[in-house]
Amino acid sequence: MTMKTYDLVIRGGTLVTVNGIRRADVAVVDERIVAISPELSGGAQAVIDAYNLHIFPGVIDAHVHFNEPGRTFWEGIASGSSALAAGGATAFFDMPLNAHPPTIDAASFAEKLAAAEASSYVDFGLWGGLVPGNIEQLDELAERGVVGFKAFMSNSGIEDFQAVDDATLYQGMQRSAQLGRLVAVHAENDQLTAALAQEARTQGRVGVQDYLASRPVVAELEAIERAITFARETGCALHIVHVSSGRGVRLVASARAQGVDVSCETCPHYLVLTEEDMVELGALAKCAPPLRAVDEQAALWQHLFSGTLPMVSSDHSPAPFEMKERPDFFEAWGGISGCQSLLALLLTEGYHRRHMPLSLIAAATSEFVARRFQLPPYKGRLEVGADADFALIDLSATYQLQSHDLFYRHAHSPYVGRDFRGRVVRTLVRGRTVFLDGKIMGPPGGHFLQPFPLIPSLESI
Ligand SMILES: NC(=O)NC(NC(N)=O)C(=O)[O-]
Ligand SMILES: [Zn+2]
Ligand SMILES: [Zn+2]
Repeated sequence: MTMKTYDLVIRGGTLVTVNGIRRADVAVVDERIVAISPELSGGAQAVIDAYNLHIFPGVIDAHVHFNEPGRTFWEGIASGSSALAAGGATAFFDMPLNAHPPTIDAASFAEKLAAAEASSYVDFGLWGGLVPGNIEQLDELAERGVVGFKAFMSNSGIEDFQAVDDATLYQGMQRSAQLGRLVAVHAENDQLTAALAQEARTQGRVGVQDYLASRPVVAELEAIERAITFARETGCALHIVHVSSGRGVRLVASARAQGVDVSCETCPHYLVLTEEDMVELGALAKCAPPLRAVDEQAALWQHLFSGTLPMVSSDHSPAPFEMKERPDFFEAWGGISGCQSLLALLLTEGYHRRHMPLSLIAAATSEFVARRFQLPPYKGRLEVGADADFALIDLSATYQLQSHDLFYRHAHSPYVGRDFRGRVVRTLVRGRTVFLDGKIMGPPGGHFLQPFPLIPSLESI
């Protein structure tokens, strides 16, 4: 009788799944999980001792800006995906901006895909853009496997990625519904925020508080409602990115309860920082929508606990630090560097501080993401048949984040100097270790992920 030989066995870890946690060995053959059992017998070419570790499904970060091609000096896929691997992520979806060219047609998609295939350490999906003038190009993007189409309802801060007007959003959603792809929106009312910003700046009021006052919660609420109205009418699946307020989440939840196909995400910065942190940290913590007051933050945690807020993504939007040093706060780059800390923040502030169940953290960072964006059924799960994508976590390890821990091209983040509890020890993508004990393990070998089932190619119809 021949003993079974596995490529890899991870022994004794505590598995964190959406259905609860349990201790088990995990066996891997050909990049997939082939057995999960308390005591696996059989040989293995490699064994990882995980007796004191928790095994999470690898984080799938649905919202990052790696800015390649074209603005690689802001981040780049090699450094961005390294930071993700160090943070326990095994896949990401890159936004269509701030790469140059932005990902808005077949040619720019091909450039982005080639760049990611050449240098990503983890698996990846790609968002296409919906901008004024590119509705004719949505078909070719869908055919090439974009996750969906991202639109800005307010100024993106990037010249070559214009905000949608209502007609573009409406018609783009009509087309997306036909293509079976969802539309994701940055939801802030542009007229309102632009006018308030303009008024403040002409009066010379250009500080942090003035920026905060120019982007009130109502700007987010109105845009979310408008996007939902269009989604209801067109039958398009809708995703609201980076919701900053509890009231915003409530709008999404009640539309969903009425049958609208709409979901939302929030980001770690809305959960762990408030507008006071923006005043204190300055442009390091500048983002749009901006950080909010503590009551909105408390509401976000409640929604996360109850499941009405099902997803957390980083909205990692990095830039050279010089772009944040502006006397006029409106001119400083808006975007927070944070993808490396996504899981660690949820462990520290969610699990340890607020007793958030680990299963819920796995759902919000992996399982729900895979399901909502129709990844193949072997992604986002810790079960037999799934890809061997794992984050191995020492839940009790404590540390203070230092800038030299960061793999970002520009090693700044509002979380530097913060105390963490729960450390990523090792990250595996399809059974291959990509991060171990503070180091990235090459070479880059990320695979392109497309929504499933695939849209039939136009030629094949
Ligand atoms: N151009 C950007 O990267 N913008 C991003 N910036 C933020 N959120 O501050 C975003 O997602 O809107
Ligand atoms: Zn945005
Ligand atoms: Zn973003």
